[in-house]
Amino acid sequence: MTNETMTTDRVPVDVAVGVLVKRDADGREGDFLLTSRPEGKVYAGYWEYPGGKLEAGESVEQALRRELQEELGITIGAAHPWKVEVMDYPHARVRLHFCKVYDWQGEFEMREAQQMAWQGLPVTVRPVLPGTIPVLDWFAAERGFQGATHRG
Ligand SMILES: Nc1nc2c([nH]c(=O)n2[C@@H]2O[C@H](COP(=O)(O)OP(=O)(O)OP(=O)(O)O)[C@@H](O)[C@H]2O)c(=O)[nH]1
Repeated sequence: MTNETMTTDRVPVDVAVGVLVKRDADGREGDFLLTSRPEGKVYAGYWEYPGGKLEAGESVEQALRRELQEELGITIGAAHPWKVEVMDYPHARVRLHFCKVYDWQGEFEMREAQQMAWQGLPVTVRPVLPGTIPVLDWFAAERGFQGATHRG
C-alpha cells in the first residue's frame, strides 16, 4: 500500500465542534468564539473552534455539551448542525461536525489554560488551524464578506 492510499483509507475520527455565535436583538449573527489549542496537544497555540472527539455511544450534541463543559466551563443549549467536513492531517483523519450554538450558561473558564477570543471577519488572531479556514469561508459566504478571512 502506498502512503497516499494509507492516508485516504484511514477511518475518520468523529469530532464535535462548537461554533458559538453572538446574535443581536434582531437575530443577526455577530462575533464567534475561537480558542487556542492548549500546550501539549498537536498544533498547540493554533486557533480553532472548541470541541473534541466523540466518546463511544455519544451523539455529536452530547459530545459537544461535555467538551464545552470540560474545556470552557459553560453549559450549552441546543447545538444546531451546520456543516460536516473531513480533514486529513498527518496525525489523524477527522470528520468535523460543526454546530452553531447561540445559547449557553455559565462563566467562561479556560480550564486547559487555553486562550479565547471573540472574532469577526477578518479574524485577527493567528495562526488559525487548517480545519478552521473552511469555516471562515462559510461565514464569509453567509455574510457577504469579501477579501482575506484571516492573516497568513
Ligand atoms: N476542537 C477542534 N478540533 C479540530 C478543529 N479543526 C480540526 O481540524 N480539528 C481536529 O480535530 C481533532 C480534535 O481533537 P482534540 O485533540 O481537540 O480532541 P480531544 O479534546 O477529544 O482530544 P484528546 O484526545 O487530547 O482528549 C484534532 O485532530 C484537531 O486537529 C476545530 O475547529 N476544533
